[in-house]
Amino acid sequence: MQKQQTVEAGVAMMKVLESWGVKHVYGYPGGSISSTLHALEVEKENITYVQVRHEQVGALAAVGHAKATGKIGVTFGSAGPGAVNLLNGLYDAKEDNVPVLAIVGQVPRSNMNYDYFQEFPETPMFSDVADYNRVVMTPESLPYVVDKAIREAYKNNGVSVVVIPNDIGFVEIEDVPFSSAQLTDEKAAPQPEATDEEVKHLLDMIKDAKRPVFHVGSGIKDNQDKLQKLAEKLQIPVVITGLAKGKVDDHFEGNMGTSNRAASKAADEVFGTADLVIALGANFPFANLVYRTHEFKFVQIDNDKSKFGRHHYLDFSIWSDSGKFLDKALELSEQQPESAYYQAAKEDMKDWRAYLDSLMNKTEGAPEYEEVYREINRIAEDDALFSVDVGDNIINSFRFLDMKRGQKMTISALFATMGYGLPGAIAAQFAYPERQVFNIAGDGAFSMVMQDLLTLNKYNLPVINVITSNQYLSFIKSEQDDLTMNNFGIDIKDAKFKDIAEAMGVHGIEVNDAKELPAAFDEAVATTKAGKPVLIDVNITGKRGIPVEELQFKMEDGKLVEYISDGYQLAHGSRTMDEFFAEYDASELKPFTYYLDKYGVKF
Ligand SMILES: CC(=O)OP(=O)(O)O
Repeated sequence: MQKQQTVEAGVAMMKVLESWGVKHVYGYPGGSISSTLHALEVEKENITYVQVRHEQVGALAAVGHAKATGKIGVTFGSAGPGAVNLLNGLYDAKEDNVPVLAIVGQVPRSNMNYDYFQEFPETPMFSDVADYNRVVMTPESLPYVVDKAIREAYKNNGVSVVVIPNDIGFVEIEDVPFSSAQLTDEKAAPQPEATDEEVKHLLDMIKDAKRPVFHVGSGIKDNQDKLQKLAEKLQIPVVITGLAKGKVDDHFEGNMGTSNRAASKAADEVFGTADLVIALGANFPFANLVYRTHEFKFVQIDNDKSKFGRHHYLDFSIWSDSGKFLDKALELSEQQPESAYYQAAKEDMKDWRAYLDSLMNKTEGAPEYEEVYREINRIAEDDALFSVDVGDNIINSFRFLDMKRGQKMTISALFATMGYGLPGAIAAQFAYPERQVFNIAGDGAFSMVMQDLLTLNKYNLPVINVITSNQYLSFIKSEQDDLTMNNFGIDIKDAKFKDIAEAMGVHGIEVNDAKELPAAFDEAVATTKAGKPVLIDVNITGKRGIPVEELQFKMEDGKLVEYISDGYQLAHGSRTMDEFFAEYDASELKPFTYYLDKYGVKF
């Protein structure tokens, strides 16, 4: 009988990863993951091991890869501390629904259950974050379990964990076709489709409503043109969730932007006055605040039935893929006459955009975040990728990043873990070496992961790091300010990030005056064009952006009144709308009620 070919189990696992199109694996070594490291060395021509400097960065980079590409991200860590460090990134994948595989080391089987060095039972720890969570028991099953883990991660849009006792990866096993990747052709899984009756019922509800609004999430996928057509046809303003930023054109005048705190004024005002909210593929973590401020009818359209009713009681629901719903709605609907509410909403948004533009124009004095965004917009290429860290930069990116269709922004949205920016940028640059990549981060978030500037240096990744430093956790400061408490625990020591960057082999630039900004950003472009990473540390002021979420509505003597929330007045003293706007250099902004009156919208 002919002797079977053999392969090391760890190498067989790598071949499975390769068959699924995995090109990069992010991680950090440890004794208990050596067989996986060995397999990565054997397969180094086909798969790149990216050595990050902290397992949390590796896990977040895997998440960043999945967010930027839609394909599975892969990370690894050793038993014990390495495994624990992965958790942060894995929770981010779970919360934002992206496929990630974590390969976790374990001590050799002969030492398991003897309270061996760094050994602990890892399965319970990952049981909440992972949908698929297995310990490999035999060398022969290693490639199978990894193949299954990838399939599960894609199916669940979530996390799979495979724990591998270290000895297993070194064992020679029969070399047979392990991967099922070839069985997963590019054909999309069948998607649920709205019926004619369902769409007709919704169109009747829209006819009965006076102030309908679409709330659109990342479930819109690449259907923005259809959405815009429908919004215009039915005269309905569109509010988006954070994950839909860039998926609905910033320049579409019916796009009101994001809502709640990280919001545009128009989005919050439209939500505050709507009588019908139609959520389309939207996950909204602030539903408990925003959806409960007044009575409205609520319709949810989602391709996942398990998501129905999670944000608001349902008046109606449609189980459908967003594209299929939009096709049917376009087919079955008629062009509506100009709606006064839609006109008022669009003008309110135009007003808001003009305000944002005016803020970005300052050219001297202490730099503010607005001018930083003006410069980012100026140098950003048409297909730039933005990895934005948690904090005020989320609010500011939603407001000031003027995204073009070919650009993409990724964030840690629901889990909102500080330190996402740099790992997300590392992964984006590896996935798209030809594209311009930004890491936009505050001083707090950046200093949680800044050791990985070394990774940019090691792999010559020409990422543009924009660090906004104000020696405060400003996002938290605003929350403390609104609670009438003293600011405590949120001042952070200033650091010379320019020098830190230089010491780690990354070109550093520091900006202390707005007039230095254009030259600094030009220098950043020149540096990255030469293939080198760069960091611009801008020492911004602690100025707070206008908290539009404080704008509220009530009926008084049969008339709609817009006012500043009681909570804000309690914390900051009572003020009129005019005083509130003046506080934030926004005297030219008009309340939404002005436009509602102008267009004769009745309540
Ligand atoms: C978390 C936080 O408050 O960060 P920033 O200072 O960037 O707003």
